[in-house]
Amino acid sequence: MDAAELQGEPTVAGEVYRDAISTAREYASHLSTTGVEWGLIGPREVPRLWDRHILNCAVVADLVDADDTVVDVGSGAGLPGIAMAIRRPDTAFTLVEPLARRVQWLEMVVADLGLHNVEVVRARSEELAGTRRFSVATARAVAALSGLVPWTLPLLGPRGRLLAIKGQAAEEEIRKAGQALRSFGASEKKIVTVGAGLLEVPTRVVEVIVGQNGGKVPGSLRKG
Ligand SMILES: C[S@@+](CC[C@H](N)C(=O)[O-])C[C@H]1O[C@@H](n2cnc3c(N)ncnc32)[C@H](O)[C@@H]1O
Repeated sequence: MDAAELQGEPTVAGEVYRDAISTAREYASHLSTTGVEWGLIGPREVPRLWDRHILNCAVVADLVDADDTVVDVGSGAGLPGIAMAIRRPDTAFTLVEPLARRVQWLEMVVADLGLHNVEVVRARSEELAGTRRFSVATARAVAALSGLVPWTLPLLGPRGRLLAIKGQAAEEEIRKAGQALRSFGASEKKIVTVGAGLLEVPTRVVEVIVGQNGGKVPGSLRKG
């Protein structure tokens, strides 16, 4: 067993991150030290940081193109935003998080890792509607799909995509979000699996694509 494995880093981490593995290790180190001290990650998560958190988020970067602009809503400890941004240094990521302490931690980590492709914005995602537009929105463990759709689809430009990391409940969440998907301009929805052949448990993502005019804000909710 080498030094990396002793730190709980699976061999496959090198395959996922390739040239960026040393930055990914710095991120893992932050999560297991300052992340726990600042209360962003529970101490019980530390032994499974790579498998359960970093790698299962990192593989979602396979669904993103270099010229995409990505907003990660409810980024918390940078999941999936930072885990993806390390793999995609040419893609712009915006991490949106309302809690001041989390924002402060994210800013510190982004600076320490030298991630020039990442900005951190303190806001609730719904506050950004009408002010910013992105081509991709990501989210993990923020809300059920029926709640995420109103927060994220108005942030998406033409043919923009929501990538929501979901587990076994994905089908049920899609069913329950039917009305919201129609109201906020979704034109397609599907479940995509990423990381098969690399991860023991591949990541399930609900992908929602909006129409040519971008995500809609239903008339009754429009400001002014
Ligand atoms: C359970 S944490 C998940 C954090 C991270 N995505 C992860 O998977 O570890 C949910 C995060 O969503 C944030 N949040 C809650 N409501 C939000 C909103 N309206 N807009 C943006 N973020 C929100 C919370 O502050 C919190 O950091």
